[in-house]
Amino acid sequence: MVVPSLSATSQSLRFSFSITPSPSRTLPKQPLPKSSVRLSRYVPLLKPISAVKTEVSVPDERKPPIFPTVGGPNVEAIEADKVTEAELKENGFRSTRRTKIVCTIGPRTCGFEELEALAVGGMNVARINMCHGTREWHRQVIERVRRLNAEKGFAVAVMMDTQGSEIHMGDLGGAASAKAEDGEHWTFTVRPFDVNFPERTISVNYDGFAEDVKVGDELLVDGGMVRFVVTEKIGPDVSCCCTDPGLLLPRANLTFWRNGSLVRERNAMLPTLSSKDWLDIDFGIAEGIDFIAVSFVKSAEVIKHLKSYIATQSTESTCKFYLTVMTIFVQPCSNIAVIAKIESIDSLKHLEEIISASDGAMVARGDLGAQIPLEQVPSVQKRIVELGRKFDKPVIVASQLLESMIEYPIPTRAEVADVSEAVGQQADALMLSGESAMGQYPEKALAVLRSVSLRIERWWREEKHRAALEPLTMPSSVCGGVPEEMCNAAVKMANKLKADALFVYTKTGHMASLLSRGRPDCPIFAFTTMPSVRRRLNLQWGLMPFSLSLSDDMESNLNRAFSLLKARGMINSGGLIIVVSDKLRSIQVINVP
Ligand SMILES: Nc1ncnc2c1ncn2[C@@H]1O[C@H](COP(=O)(O)OP(=O)(O)OP(=O)(O)O)[C@@H](O)[C@H]1O
Ligand SMILES: CC(=O)C(=O)O
Ligand SMILES: [K+]
Ligand SMILES: [Mg+2]
Repeated sequence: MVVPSLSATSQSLRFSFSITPSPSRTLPKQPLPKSSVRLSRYVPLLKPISAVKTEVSVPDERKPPIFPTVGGPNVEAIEADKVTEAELKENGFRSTRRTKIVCTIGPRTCGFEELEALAVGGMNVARINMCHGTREWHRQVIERVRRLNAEKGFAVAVMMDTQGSEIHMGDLGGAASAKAEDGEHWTFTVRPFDVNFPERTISVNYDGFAEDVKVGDELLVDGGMVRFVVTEKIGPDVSCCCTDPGLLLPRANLTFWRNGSLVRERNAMLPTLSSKDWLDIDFGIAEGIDFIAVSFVKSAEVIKHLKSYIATQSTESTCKFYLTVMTIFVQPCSNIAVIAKIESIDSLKHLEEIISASDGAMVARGDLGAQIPLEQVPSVQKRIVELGRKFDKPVIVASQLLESMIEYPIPTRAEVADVSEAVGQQADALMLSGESAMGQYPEKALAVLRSVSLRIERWWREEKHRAALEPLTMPSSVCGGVPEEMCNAAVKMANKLKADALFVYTKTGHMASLLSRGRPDCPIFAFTTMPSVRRRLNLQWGLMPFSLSLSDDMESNLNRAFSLLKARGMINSGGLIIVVSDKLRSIQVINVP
């Protein structure tokens, strides 16, 4: 029985497990004492949260949990994801999907019914992209996702993606698209137009554009979907000849290249967060979103700056909020996680710093592929996924995973291989962009991500056992410490004992995240009191987050969790569970009574 790094200390390590082992999963033969594994140098207990009772009813999901009287199990007291619940009931523990899915919401999926179909199909996070649509439009989407969660028992998180201030085209004077033909002359200009756009004229958002480009430069729309060469500069206007024809879409990104290299001149000085982005961020905070994904991050500074801004904003609103409901317990203040989007060539120089400063990262392969040669994108993806594991931050692999499914009902073989690669790398999440925002088959695309994830995850586990492989090498973390060692040990135990699940009680999500970092063979049930923590954990690999009121008495918490989950048919008697508690510094091995 193994918890090497822990047993090395003088603290005793004993396992308690109660009741009958299931026939298929036998525990070590010698009888073990029925007492908890305690690694405690005594941790002072927090004020019993169950003592704080409130009858106040608050009209949204952000309300603090209302604790049931401790005693008889209360079937209403656990909130579980409906989809997970169904999966568990149908196929048991091993069948649950570990890789999470982010869906970009656009005109094709913004209705309540379409959102519900995505949630039923396995969407864990809904992404709204502030490059498109009005704030009112986004507000409606957020409201619908919240309603979906409240009415239908989902825990879909909301991610807001900032516009950023890289160079992009204007909105084509309202047209849905424009076709540029080979050899045609087009004008790119920084002149503002109100309504009357001259023919073949494109506005550009960056004032320094006409000064920065030179005759002979190549101008790439969306990383090369359409290509121009600069033929003449006349004041604010830049005249270009189309060399690779294609469809121009509103607000498409522009990059310019000189002698085969991306030009980073004064445009490299554009702020990562524009004034519009700050307004959007205020909007997001007010709407209670769960994640902010920052586009075109160049350094760790902007991430730190935004995180401290969010912390001050949320402290203010949290205090106001809790004063209003007259409760006194302290909750984590900054509930919004900041995701660093890696899509700028500048970010690659500071990857470690950026990822360790953030709460997660996104491999934004769309714009990244416009800033570095395409053949470098796969190795950068691999590196970011590894750094995420190292620093214990979730990583999302995004863009063009199933691009052809914008138009077709089945993916290409190459797309399936790409998705398999990301799942095999054990990235936390995969993301749909145009496929779900404006494609013709959003639900089918989601189903492909789900079935490929399930298949590849299972294949990996089987392969690992057949070849007795060690888990994918996990870079040692820079944080270390007791929680990390406990979680690493618990994962190892769970794998060796072929446990059905890991259980963790988590206030801020930290322990749950550390367990997920170990990528165990079994799913992780994470119990938290805070709906916002539950939604946030929904982005992380292998975590099944539940809302559950927690009392001070871990034994009673555990018994309550067992009764509630059994009552819902989500676990069965005899199942082998490894329970990790930060508060008690304990790892318990238990058979479900
Ligand atoms: N809210 C929206 N309203 C209208 N169209 C949208 C919306 N969100 C996304 N889309 C459409 O879906 C496409 C893909 O979405 P996506 O979020 O990947 O945008 P993008 O323009 O490629 O920018 P980014 O680099 O930030 O991802 C967009 O180009 C746009 O056509
Ligand atoms: C997602 C995103 O922003 C990109 O791929 O560019
Ligand atoms: K964006
Ligand atoms: Mg982008």
